[in-house]
Amino acid sequence: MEGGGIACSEAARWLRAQFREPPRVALVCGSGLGALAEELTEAKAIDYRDIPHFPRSTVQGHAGRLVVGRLGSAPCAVLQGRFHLYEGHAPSQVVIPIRTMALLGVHTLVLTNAAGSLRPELSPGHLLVIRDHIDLAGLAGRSPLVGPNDDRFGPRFPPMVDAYDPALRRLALALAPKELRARSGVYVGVGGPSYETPAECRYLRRVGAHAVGERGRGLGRGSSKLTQIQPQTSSELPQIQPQTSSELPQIWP
Ligand SMILES: O=P(O)(O)O[C@@H]1C[C@H](O)[C@@H](CO)O1
Ligand SMILES: Nc1nc2[nH]cnc2c(=O)[nH]1
Repeated sequence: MEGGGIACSEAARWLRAQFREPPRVALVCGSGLGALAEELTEAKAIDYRDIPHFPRSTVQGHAGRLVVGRLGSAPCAVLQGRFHLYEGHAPSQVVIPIRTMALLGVHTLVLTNAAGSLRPELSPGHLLVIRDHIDLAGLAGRSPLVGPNDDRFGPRFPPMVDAYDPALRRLALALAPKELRARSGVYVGVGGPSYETPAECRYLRRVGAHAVGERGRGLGRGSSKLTQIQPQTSSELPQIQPQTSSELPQIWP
């Protein structure tokens, strides 16, 4: 499977013929969050396997389906399932759905996922509105941006200040139901699929992360990412020793 611009152009051309109205907003559903598609009206669903060049979803809780309809008055696409490097996809394949959405005319992207907490204040069921990230795989050169640059998707050297749109972040924090205790923080993307050892959790906390998960990716401005803390994984995290947590910096601005 080809992962570059030609694949995305062909996928976008095929999809344009399927829908009366192209989406302007896209929501990517992480593990267990696919039910968001039920909010759409006038919905039409297409399996990823029917879309040219789309990778296949292999993870439980990721239906592998694109649903396009209206959310309120906005033409919206819900992607039920995202792709992870640990499934064996190349970085260039993982971004095919996002780049395809951009070519269809999507200007606002909301990414959601499930992650593990690295902080005692962040408990299962809480919501982290991501304000910045540490992309460990990308820092090591496993980035979808490696290789010839396709200027349709951004410049060769994309600035990463405000990678997540500040206005969308403020909106998410203001609108989140109180019981989710929504806060903004830093997400660290790792390769997976093994969860982190206690030493790795201590390391990731010390470099400034609040939550950890297998990375996903947006496209510059106009994107926002919401992480829901998953119960079983964070309960597997090591107990944070009192002396360690007192060394932690104050995290919530
Ligand atoms: O797609 P997301 O990031 O929501 O899924 C998370 C990460 C792994 O794929 C899975 C493991 O718990 O949950
Ligand atoms: N790497 C990682 N991914 C997750 N996805 C959900 N919880 C976790 C976690 O604790 N670690």
